[in-house]
Amino acid sequence: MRALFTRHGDLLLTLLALPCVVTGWWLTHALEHLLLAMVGMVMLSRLAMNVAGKWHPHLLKPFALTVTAATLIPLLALLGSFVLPDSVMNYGQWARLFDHWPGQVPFYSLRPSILITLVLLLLLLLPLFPSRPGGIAPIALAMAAILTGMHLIEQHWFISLHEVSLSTLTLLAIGLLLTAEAAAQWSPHRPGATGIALAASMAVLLVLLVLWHYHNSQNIREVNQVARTRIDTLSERLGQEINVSDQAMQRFAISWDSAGGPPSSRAWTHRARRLVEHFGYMKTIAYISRQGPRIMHAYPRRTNQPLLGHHVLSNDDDDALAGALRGKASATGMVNLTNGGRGVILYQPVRDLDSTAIHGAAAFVVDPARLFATLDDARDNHDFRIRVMQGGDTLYSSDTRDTLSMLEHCNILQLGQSNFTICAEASYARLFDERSKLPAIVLITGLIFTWMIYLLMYFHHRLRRRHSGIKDANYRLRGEVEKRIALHQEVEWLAQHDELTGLPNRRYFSQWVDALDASRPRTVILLDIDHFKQINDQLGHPTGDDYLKRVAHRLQALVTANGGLLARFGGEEFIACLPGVTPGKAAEIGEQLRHGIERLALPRHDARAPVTISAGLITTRRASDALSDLIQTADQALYRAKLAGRNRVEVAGALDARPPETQED
Ligand SMILES: Nc1nc2c(ncn2[C@@H]2O[C@H](COP(=O)(O)OP(=O)(O)OP(=O)(O)O)[C@@H](O)[C@H]2O)c(=O)[nH]1
Repeated sequence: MRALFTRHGDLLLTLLALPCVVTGWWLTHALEHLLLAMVGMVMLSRLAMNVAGKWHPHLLKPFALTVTAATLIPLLALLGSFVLPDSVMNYGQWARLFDHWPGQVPFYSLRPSILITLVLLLLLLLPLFPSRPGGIAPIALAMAAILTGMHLIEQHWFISLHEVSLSTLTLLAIGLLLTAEAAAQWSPHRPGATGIALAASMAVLLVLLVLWHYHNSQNIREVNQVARTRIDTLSERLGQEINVSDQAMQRFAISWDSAGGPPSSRAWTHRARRLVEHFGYMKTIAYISRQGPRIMHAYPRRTNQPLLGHHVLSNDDDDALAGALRGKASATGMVNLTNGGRGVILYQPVRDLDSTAIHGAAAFVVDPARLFATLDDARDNHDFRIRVMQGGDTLYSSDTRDTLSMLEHCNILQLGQSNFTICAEASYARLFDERSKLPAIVLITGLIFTWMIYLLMYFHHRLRRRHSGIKDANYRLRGEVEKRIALHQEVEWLAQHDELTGLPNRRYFSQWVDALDASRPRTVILLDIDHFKQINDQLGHPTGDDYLKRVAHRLQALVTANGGLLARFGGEEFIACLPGVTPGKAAEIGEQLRHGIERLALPRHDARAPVTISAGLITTRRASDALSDLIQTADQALYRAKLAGRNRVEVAGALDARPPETQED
């Protein structure tokens, strides 16, 4: 089971996303269907690439690439809708592209957020990277995970204008695809540590997302401001309109002052018609006589005929009417009208010209819904919905076919004794048009920049690792070569020296002598430690070895000082060659050597005298004299020295009884 998961974990996790997408389609709102379809396509494409890569590349690769391309096109279109300037493709054109999407849901409500669109793009494209388990993919995966996280933060904590929120099932499907990608990338043999490059580029990405968020919310605020400005303008215009109509009503009431009595029905109809025709929202203008008080005239007469002559009994408007009959302009709140409907009644006193006596009141029935409707030009462009409310009732609502954003701004407006709430809600279409493309462009450019930072650092890191690998190998190689050279030198040295005393051996000695200038005289001296066998036997071999070394050291110092070479000849025997030395000088050096050892004062086995040496010496000037002959002659001289009692130097003049110079002749 574990092996199966290790080998096919990514495939299994991708497959698990399938039930989430299918169930999500049935359970989530139609607004989320485009997003779910995209998630499903990405999942299918990854599945196909996975299966093709593992089992049938030849058969399935073309199919997988076709699915990928088919998914890539709508995803790129969605991304384009965030970044392409309106001059290239405006909102209407984008909306038409997605017009045929089932469910009649407008494009801006269907569209996934830019963050999720980017996540889906990354998840779609990741399987295409050839160096997938290598260095390039981890940054894309990390980016996708962080962008998803950022979307969730935006969704839960910040205002989004018209982006689809992720439902749990959609989020689960995206989470599974991310995990599948992580499983695909995970490998125990992954090359190099990418940690530093990843951490650095993620830090850049986080800064970028904070910047993007700042820009985005700034833009949303600006768009928000559009709705606020709209409602402010509308409220101002309404205020002005109410003022104008108020002044018109005052003038109308005053116009009866010179009439010298209550207005006639004809005159009332004549003047009231002009006012009603001018202010379309005035439903009725009635004259209420003080006696009764009762309704004497009303325009339009046709709809108000049943009211004529009626006592005004309504409790609601008692106060307002009483105020007017006392000479004070007043108004009701929103009241139920006797002949049906609702409205606000504004009263103006009607007086005599001469006396200030009030003989009645002019009642203006205003239909607020009509008042607001005359001002609201939003009906034509569907950009905003204007609503007028009082208490819990909506008195007026402009029609808009578009889905509205949650951005709503309201003002309070007074008409008569009533407060009305007037609100403007911007449509998504309007907000979509208002939104700047800049934050999205900054985000995408930043992502590319982050990616490049990662690549630079990653390849720099890899090159450095390779370089240090080569350096290590070089270093090891150099160490090996040095070791071998040392070994070789040791072997060479051993081939030419004696290990115990460190002196040159016979071979080296022969080569050295052969290389000498043949025209110069040379002396060969054979030296032998006296009674060495007894020393060895009685003082022990280690002491014997020690004596050998000390004798060798002293002899070498003396011979070298005279320009010669000393070698170990074998056992306790040494041989020296002194070039360019006269026979007299040679005999003298021979004596120096003998004395030198004596002066070492090495205790002998019998402790009666110090260790001594005997030497046989031969000097020749003849180039033809072979070294072996010279050695033999010196050996004979040595033999004579031993016979003569040891601790002495015997010069081999007896070889041919002639001095070397004479022999040469
Ligand atoms: N400790 C030690 N002894 C050595 C080494 N090489 C040779 N010998 C000994 O040197 C001794 C040489 O003895 P002999 O050739 O009989 O000569 P000798 O005892 O010096 O007597 P004379 O030469 O006649 O004075 C032998 O006992 C060897 O074992 C060595 O490298 N180390």
